[in-house]
Amino acid sequence: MSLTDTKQAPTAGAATKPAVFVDGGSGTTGLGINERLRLSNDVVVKTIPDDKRKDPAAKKALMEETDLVILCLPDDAAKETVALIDSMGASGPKVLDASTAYRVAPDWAYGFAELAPDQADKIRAAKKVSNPGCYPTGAIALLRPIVDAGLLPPDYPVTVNAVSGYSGGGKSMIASFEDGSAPSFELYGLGFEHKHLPEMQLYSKLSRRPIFIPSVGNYRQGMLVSVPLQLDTLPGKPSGADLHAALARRYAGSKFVSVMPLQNEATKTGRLEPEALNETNMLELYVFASDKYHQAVLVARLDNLGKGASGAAVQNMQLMLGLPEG
Ligand SMILES: NC(=O)C1=CN([C@@H]2O[C@H](COP(=O)(O)OP(=O)(O)OC[C@H]3O[C@@H](n4cnc5c(N)ncnc54)[C@H](OP(=O)(O)O)[C@@H]3O)[C@@H](O)[C@H]2O)C=CC1
Ligand SMILES: CC(=O)N[C@@H](CCC(=O)OP(=O)(O)O)C(=O)O
Repeated sequence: MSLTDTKQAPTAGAATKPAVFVDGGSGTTGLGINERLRLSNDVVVKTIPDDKRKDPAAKKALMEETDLVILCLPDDAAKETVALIDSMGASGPKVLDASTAYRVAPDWAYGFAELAPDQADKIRAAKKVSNPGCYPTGAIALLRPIVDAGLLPPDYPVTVNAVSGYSGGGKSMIASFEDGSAPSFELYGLGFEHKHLPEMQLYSKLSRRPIFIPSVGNYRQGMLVSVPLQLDTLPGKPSGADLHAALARRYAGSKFVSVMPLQNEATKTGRLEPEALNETNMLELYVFASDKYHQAVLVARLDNLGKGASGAAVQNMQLMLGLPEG
């Protein structure tokens, strides 16, 4: 069987489409990417026979004819594929890594296109891009604009609380929730060492390590990330409206990030659920604020498998290959 089987029916002009290989394509993130690629039909997807999917020689042969490789692997396996790509020199494909392995590596571009005005161009120009973690996508989206605006000092003692659906833990966590052996809700990360902390701190431009308390609930996908702030401890004592204005300025015109109006159904009821953006690449940012108590909670809502993983990966792929975004 050929190593270069394509998944899509050949169409006129298919020869000019860029070739993409999803390494780890049968895992949770990989399946989400493959499904999105199937629907968009902008690229030719190269596939590897199942019995060869962990065979480095077979991967290397496939990558010789690939423009971009998307890694949806555990960190150690991702590093092995990156070593293969490095061994190919300048003729090797571009690489987009969904694992945690290179998120703070200085020679990789960070794949959160909305991070700063020039970030999408950095992703377009890069040969190596790391796809952000789901929780950092929410936390950085909330924190970076208010640090850049001078409203939040970099050494402020930030706390980030979050809840994820169980698909965030990949195949093994999905199995434990679906066979009933997992608890219905759990805090974790209580050892202060969650793997997302370095990228959260670096790209939010915080000089003090935040406290990050994630949790996982008995539902498949969808995520809320929240940052509580005592506004009268911040320089200049900003209001909720000031924080909202800084977020709105940063994301004005953004296709995938929406800053929700200060008054909306959620701020009226004081409630927000995590699943509303499932199967999309959208990220919603909310400012809940009390002028009476000088308190605010910033909240990001996203699909951990959408803008938190597979959706963001397809967005980055489109930037890296010069394809239309959408
Ligand atoms: N799930 C999520 O919400 C998110 C996940 N990520 C990251 O994406 C990566 C993938 O995670 P996820 O999809 O959840 O994990 P899964 O466990 O669902 O899938 C991982 C896949 O990788 C395969 N695999 C393992 N080793 C190799 C190898 N050497 N060569 C080829 N395939 C291999 C596994 O196959 P097998 O089971 O047969 O070993 C499995 O199909 C991880 O680094 C994860 O941290 C990032 C953002 C969000
Ligand atoms: C619910 C759950 O377990 N979530 C995962 C994070 C998912 C993710 O984003 O993983 P990456 O770091 O590879 O991007 C966790 O906390 O480890």
